[in-house]
Amino acid sequence: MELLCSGKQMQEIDRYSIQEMKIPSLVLMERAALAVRDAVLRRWKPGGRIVAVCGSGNNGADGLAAVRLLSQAGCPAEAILAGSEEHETRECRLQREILVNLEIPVHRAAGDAYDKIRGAQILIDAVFGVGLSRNVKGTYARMIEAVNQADGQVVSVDIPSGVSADTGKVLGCAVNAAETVTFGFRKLGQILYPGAGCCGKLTVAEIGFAPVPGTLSEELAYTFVTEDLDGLPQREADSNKGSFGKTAVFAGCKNMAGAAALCGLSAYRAGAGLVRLVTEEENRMILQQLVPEAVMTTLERNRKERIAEALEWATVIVLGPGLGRSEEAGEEVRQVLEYGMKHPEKPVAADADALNLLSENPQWRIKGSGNLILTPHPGELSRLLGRSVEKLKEDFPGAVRDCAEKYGAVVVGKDSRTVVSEAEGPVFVNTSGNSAMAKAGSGDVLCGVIAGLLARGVPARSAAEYGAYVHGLAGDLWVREHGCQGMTAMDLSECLSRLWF
Ligand SMILES: NC(=O)C1=CN([C@@H]2O[C@H](COP(=O)(O)OP(=O)(O)OC[C@H]3O[C@@H](n4cnc5c(N)ncnc54)[C@H](OP(=O)(O)O)[C@@H]3O)[C@@H](O)[C@H]2O)[C@@H](O)CC1
Ligand SMILES: Nc1ncnc2c1ncn2[C@@H]1O[C@H](COP(=O)(O)OP(=O)(O)O)[C@@H](O)[C@H]1O
Ligand SMILES: [K+]
Repeated sequence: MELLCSGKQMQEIDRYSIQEMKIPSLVLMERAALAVRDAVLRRWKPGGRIVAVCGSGNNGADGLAAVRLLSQAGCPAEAILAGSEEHETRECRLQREILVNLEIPVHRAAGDAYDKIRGAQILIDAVFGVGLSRNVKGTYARMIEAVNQADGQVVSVDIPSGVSADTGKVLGCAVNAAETVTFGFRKLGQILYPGAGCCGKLTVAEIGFAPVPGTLSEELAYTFVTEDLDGLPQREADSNKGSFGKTAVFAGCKNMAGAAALCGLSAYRAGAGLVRLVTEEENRMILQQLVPEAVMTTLERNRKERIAEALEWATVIVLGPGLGRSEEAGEEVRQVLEYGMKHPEKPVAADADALNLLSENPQWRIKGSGNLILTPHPGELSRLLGRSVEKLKEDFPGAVRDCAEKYGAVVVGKDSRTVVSEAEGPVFVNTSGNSAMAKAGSGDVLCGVIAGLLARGVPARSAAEYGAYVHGLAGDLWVREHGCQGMTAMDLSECLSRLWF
């Protein structure tokens, strides 16, 4: 597991290390600057000039210290001050004074500063770090634009200036870096888009922060690394299909068999022992061909009774893929959710049209008693929350958490970086996967993977997190072998069979 920080959490780790653990601020800063120096030296070619654009906070101070170290390493390096002296932090003033004492050039952000930026082989972006708190304007914005327009390679200190370390939002304008050297932990704003796209190659330098205090470490967001797959239950030798759950998939309205097939197959491929597709009679033939391993309940008559029987049979319930929004689908979703609320021992994963129907029917009081996972993409999340997609993308983890609070569920907010949250506690941010997965049907596969993990006995929250992670790994496996255009959702599902999890 890798911990991820917001900007404020990182500032708290700084404060704790310096004020409570008494690690000198300048020691941390020197190690940060050394890491930046090394990154720049790997790119620098003799004859090229290095220009650092520095703000007046400690990010700027890091940039000034890096200029000193590069100059001492024999490179022509100089600094441009984007901020004003009266706003300088103590460390920033000190680093500037050292440069002046050593007769290393320091310029104001005026006149020929822009020519210097244009002429640099390497630019060090040290305008703002994790302390950026509002939109960038004026000279700062002009400096950032000049850096982006220059031909030189940009190395950002800690985070590209202009990116919110909390949300990845671009606050007015932001640097597009070739490389970002960050300290201690990756920040949420470097993982979430658009910030993630501004970082270029992201390296994490260990600079000697104190261990995170327990109270704070429990609040930090996290992502998975490959070793975390060891946390999943192994398939016991002495088992049979009944050992791995009975998964009922309520999916596929008339002639919408694909979603049901992808979901059911993916549940098997994630380890489910027995899958029942509950669908319309019209889908029977095709589904028997696509998923011959599934048993089937069709709903041509006695709908309510047949749904009730399938619910009684199931230990895991999936609701929604390709279900449509008809009156019948509405009745079905209401019946299944009501049942789920009375049976918390049977987790319900609700996706797609089940989410749309849920947002259209606020009178269905589902909050509280059940064991519910909702898997909305941003459009569905927008409807569930009554908040525009644009607004919720400003703070995607916050929106996912709000949805979890509103519906009393584990929420899987699907996006290029899928976020899993409950009403309280830290969020999980998925870092596997790629844009080949931005295709119809990928979400049906995810829902199936989560169901398969639930059927193996993985608790709801973990099934949601591992589901997103494994789903992304399957997409990554495809792209490594075939490139990023040609994958279909069926290919994605097939890749699940080739992963160890
Ligand atoms: N020893 C340490 O502590 C270590 C710190 N480290 C480094 O410090 C960085 C954090 O430093 P930081 O906290 O000083 O904040 P930073 O990102 O430099 O900028 C904030 C400044 O900008 C200002 N400001 C904000 N928004 C603005 C806007 N839109 N437009 C204009 N101004 C704006 C804000 O002022 P204010 O909001 O108070 O007006 C503040 O003065 C961190 O990323 C890492 O690089 C590492 O070396 C490790 C050791
Ligand atoms: N650019 C991307 N990078 C990583 N994952 C992506 C990307 N685009 C989509 N995905 C993943 O693909 C899935 C798409 O789900 P969804 O939008 O519900 O598709 P559908 O409804 O067509 O099945 C989600 O799990 C999402 O996280
Ligand atoms: K920066």
